[in-house]
Amino acid sequence: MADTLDPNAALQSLTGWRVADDPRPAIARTLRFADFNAAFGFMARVALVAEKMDHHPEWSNVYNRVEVLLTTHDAGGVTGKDVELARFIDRAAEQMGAEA
Ligand SMILES: C[C@H](O)[C@H](O)[C@H]1CNC2=NC(N)=NC(=O)C2=N1
Repeated sequence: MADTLDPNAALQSLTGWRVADDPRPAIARTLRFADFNAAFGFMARVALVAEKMDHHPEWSNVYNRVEVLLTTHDAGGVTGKDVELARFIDRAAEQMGAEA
């Protein structure tokens, strides 16, 4: 099983992420897009990569806003897989024109 990271330590290598307001160790990011189409396009891109990684975000969408929470269920905390997925999410968000 993967080693867990202190969520605050994981944040050191990421921008725009915060420690999630959640009882579990987790990191979170709020993303805003131009409209629903851009938000859903972003989610579709991330979904394909998440499925390939076998590592899935917990997320919700309201119109142009996407709330993302990352944690590794199997490890009970934040792991390198969350950081890896967060990095992909950041790239995809930028490409889909998310606000910073
Ligand atoms: C059986 C399957 O590989 C596991 O349940 C995977 C699926 N996706 C997952 N996603 C996340 N975020 N954490 C996990 O531990 C996890 N485990």
